[in-house]
Amino acid sequence: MEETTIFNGLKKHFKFDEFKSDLQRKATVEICQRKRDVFISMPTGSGKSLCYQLPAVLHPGKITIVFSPLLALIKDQIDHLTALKIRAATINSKITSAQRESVLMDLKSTSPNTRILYVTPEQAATATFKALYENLYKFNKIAYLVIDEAHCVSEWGHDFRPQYRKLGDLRDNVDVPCIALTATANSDVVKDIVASLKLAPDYRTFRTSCFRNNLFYDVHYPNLLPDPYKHLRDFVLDCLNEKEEKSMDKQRKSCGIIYCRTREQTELLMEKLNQLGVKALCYHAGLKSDERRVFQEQWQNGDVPVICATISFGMGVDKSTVRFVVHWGSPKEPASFYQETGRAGRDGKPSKCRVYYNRSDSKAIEFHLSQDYSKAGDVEHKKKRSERALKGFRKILEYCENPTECRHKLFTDHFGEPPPECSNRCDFCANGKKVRDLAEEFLTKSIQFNSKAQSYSEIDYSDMYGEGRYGLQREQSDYNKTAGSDGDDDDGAGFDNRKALEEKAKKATSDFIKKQFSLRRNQQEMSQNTIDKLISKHARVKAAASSSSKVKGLTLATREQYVTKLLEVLHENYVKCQEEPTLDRQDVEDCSIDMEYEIFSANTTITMYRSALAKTISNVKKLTDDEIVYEKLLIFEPKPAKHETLTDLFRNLSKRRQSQSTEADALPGFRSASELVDDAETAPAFTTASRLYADAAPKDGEMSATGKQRNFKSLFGEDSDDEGGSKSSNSKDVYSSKEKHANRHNRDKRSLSRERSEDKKRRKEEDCKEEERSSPQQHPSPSSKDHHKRQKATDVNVMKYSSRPDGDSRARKRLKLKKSEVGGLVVKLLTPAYAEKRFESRETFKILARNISHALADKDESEIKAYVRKFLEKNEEITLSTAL
Ligand SMILES: Nc1ncnc2c1ncn2[C@@H]1O[C@H](COP(=O)(O)OP(=O)(O)OP(=O)(O)O)[C@@H](O)[C@H]1O
Repeated sequence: MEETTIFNGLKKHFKFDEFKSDLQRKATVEICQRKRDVFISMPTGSGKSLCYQLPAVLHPGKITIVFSPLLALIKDQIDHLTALKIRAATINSKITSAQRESVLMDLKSTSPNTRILYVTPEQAATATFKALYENLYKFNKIAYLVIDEAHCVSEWGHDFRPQYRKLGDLRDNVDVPCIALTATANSDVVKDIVASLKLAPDYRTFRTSCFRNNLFYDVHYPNLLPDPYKHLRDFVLDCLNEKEEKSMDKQRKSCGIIYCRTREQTELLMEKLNQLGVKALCYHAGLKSDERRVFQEQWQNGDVPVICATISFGMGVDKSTVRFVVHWGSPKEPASFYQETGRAGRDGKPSKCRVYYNRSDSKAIEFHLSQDYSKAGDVEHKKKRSERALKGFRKILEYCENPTECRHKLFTDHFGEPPPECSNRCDFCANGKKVRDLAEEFLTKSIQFNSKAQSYSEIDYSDMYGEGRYGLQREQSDYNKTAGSDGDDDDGAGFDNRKALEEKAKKATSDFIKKQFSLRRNQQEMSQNTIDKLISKHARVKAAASSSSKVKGLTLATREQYVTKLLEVLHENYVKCQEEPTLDRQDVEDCSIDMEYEIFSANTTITMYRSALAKTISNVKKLTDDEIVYEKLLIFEPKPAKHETLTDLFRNLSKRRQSQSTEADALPGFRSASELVDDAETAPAFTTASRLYADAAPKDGEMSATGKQRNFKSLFGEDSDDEGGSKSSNSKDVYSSKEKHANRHNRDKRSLSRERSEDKKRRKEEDCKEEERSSPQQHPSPSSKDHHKRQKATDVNVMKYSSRPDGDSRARKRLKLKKSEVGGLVVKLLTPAYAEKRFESRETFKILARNISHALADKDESEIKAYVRKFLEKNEEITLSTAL
């Protein structure tokens, strides 16, 4: 056939002045010759359909049979061709029997008018079709056999749509050119398609790079965003450019698709976007078919610009003004990701493809896919398919979690093409460092702050990707059912034996549940190499690099998660049980790191490691229930700052302030350290009894030499630089000395706390014994829960009781204070008087406090209080001689 004939046909039938690309032209010309089989792999939106539609029209009297996966797709194509006055038909039961008869009559006539007949692979297996096919071939009326979306042969043909793979049988002993079209096939899939469709060895391939230079790809992480929904809203509004397009015809206005993993997500996002002022609809298999149709039409017509959908939406959607495609959650694998994002910018204008990536979701999907792999057993093709799916998904994980190269390279690699010339058409090429930093921050946060490793059994897989393959199958089935089509084909072959597939799906689910527990551990450790590599940079654990070499199978991520878990329980323990906390969260974290390391060092197998940690965690929890501070926290020495960064500086300063203010809060008349910094005119900053007794008062400097701070310092009884001259110190020295001071101060408090905690334990034991003595029959088992409850209640009563001055000996005994506690109490009681400037000097205050403490060392709290009160009542002004 002459090229001019073809060119004229393009103008006449399709109203195009030229081919969309040279490749489209070449492929069309080759197909028109009807000499060879043809394989076309061109990007989405590149105009593949025309490559067979134009040749079909240019062979009058012959029919082109097109196998297409979905009835929706078929309907779109027929509508499109009908609008161009090209006769196209289908024979599914969606049409009336009269229409059907008319189609069949035409097809069987000597010179049929129908140019293109669309069928699904399942229809192709029916007796009706087979008879028709034989008849058409017998009378040399078949121009081409076309397999649209040919990747389905490989992706679906192996499993739930086996009829796809049987299409090759139609070619046995039949000399008709076969055209296979796809946008998404890598070399493995191509091989599979070629073999399955039995393409002749001399078949011709027309292939262009899959690189779409009008699409901008990027990834965002909701867990790093203050409000992910608002972020999405802003992105959508930016893409829609509504202001500029206000007066535009609605069909030509910008629009977008948001792909979600589950039906619930589609509805939730629709709701959120509407609340945030963006008109949106949803689309998923759970909607009635009428609703789905109406929603799709509203979106297609431009009435509503955004559609939130499961991945079932879009095959065959040919809307050229899609300005963005968002994946809310991870895409499934490169090919479908490419296909889905390929719906953007089909008019060639710049458009955006964004993933909002969430790690917990993706781990669940990875787990789910790996189940498929495990379940495939020895069935080779299933194994291969599930392996491919898993591999594909891991590429997506890398894409999202570990960006190291151009985003478009995901696709060019997948389809076996050389790297594209991106020219900043993705976030990585635009600013690689920023992207890498963000990904690292995301990963670190996800791992460290997500210790509650989600049990995958809790995840509802039934809705994964709109229910995965089964969901897609059901959507198709549903569509067919409501449309009354293939499934009800008069030959009864139906849509691939729906019932059997439903059974299969049910069985698969139950197998999955049974197996998951035994497999879970392996799965949790999957793809950890990548994760480990990434987080090792940010790892908190000690000896991070030797994690798996020291304990086989132990990953860095697992260790990090244990540290987080330990931190969680220890922090709770400390906050709940420590009355006067001196450690801050960072200290507790450091303590968790030490504890984990101790266990890591002491255990050689992962089982031992896990069980030691589980035991420790459970111990801590138990102590928390008993309101006892975990011992390691009491003896924990806060670590000096590794680097003297400003953050460390503030952290330690605020820690000191916190500990001082904690104490001050407990002491009436005391002001917090931070208040003192702000206004040092008022109170003394004696902080602990032991400091009071420390004759060699610490000679700390302060962070800066402001007047207020100097005053504050002098109140601490420090021989400050100001007093001794005007020695200036650099901030580093000041900081270390201050650190030392803080550490000593904290140590004092810790020893006090330790004593208190031990006291508490002792009291509990005594209490327990005493109660047992008094009514042993009432406490059958000291370890029973009831007993613990009673014990707690008793403690509370004792505390209440002990605050009364006339408490009995038992309560009084418990109120007896340690030496250091006596000192603290005396300081606390004297402080208001000091603040009122009733003491002759600071020295007088110290001497008096020391003397009273010594004198009342064996007295209980109420006696000390009474004594100090009386002393202060008697002595309005306290001089050195009074104190002595
Ligand atoms: N020669 C041409 N000139 C202008 N527009 C064209 C030409 N050929 C096809 N188109 C238009 O390009 C758009 C995409 O075409 P088509 O749907 O065939 O793409 P495709 O490659 O099959 O995409 P997909 O793989 O997503 O189905 C359609 O709107 C079609 O009308």
